[in-house]
Amino acid sequence: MSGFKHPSATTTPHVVKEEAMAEGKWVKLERTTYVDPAGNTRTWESVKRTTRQLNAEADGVGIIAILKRTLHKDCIVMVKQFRPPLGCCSLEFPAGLIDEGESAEAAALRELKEETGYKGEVVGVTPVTCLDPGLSNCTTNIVMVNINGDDMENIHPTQQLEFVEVILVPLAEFQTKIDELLKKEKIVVDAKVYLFAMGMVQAFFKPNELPVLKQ
Ligand SMILES: Nc1nc(=O)[nH]c2c1ncn2[C@H]1C[C@H](O)[C@@H](COP(=O)(O)OP(=O)(O)O)O1
Repeated sequence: MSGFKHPSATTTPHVVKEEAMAEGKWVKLERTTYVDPAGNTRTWESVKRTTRQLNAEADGVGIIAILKRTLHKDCIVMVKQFRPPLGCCSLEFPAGLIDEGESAEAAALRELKEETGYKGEVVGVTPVTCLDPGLSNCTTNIVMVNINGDDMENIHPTQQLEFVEVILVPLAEFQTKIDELLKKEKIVVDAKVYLFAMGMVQAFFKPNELPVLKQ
């Protein structure tokens, strides 16, 4: 904790009530009444998923899957699909909602298999992370997965979702290849993917350089 307190802060901010404004099958819109750090009562328009499981910490999982094959460069498994809210395709890590009673690890392996056909092995899970906190309470665990591409099951993977295109992107050229894909067609890249790409560049090519803009 930084211990930072805004000069006008007099109270601990908190939510007072949440009122339904509209609800569909998958999402709902709420008016959130809250007290801000200066002690003022305000409202906020919040979007929530209706599908969040009782006691579940995260709505879904995102999967950073590395495909490892003999005599091939390691590749990150990406998916391209039409996203109705965007009105065009997005480039994302495989992802999906967590089912009732399911762990983040199990959801990640299930979604990876459904969307890409690959069978993976979980090697790490992040804490719960928020996705767009000024709009929504949506959260995700990012799950790191290794895929043994030499395994018979992974030589000719068969997806269960026909409208999801699987794109393999070499890890060492991740940002360059993504930039090329974005130049070729109208497609929006997920922020998590692009930040991962920038992190890879930093780690591969400038490991000792501080990532700051210099005047
Ligand atoms: N906001 C949504 N609107 C819908 O009309 N349908 C939605 C929304 N969110 C999820 N879904 C549906 C679409 C799929 O049939 C299921 C499961 O989605 P899942 O594969 O787990 O997640 P994504 O890959 O992120 O679509 O839910």
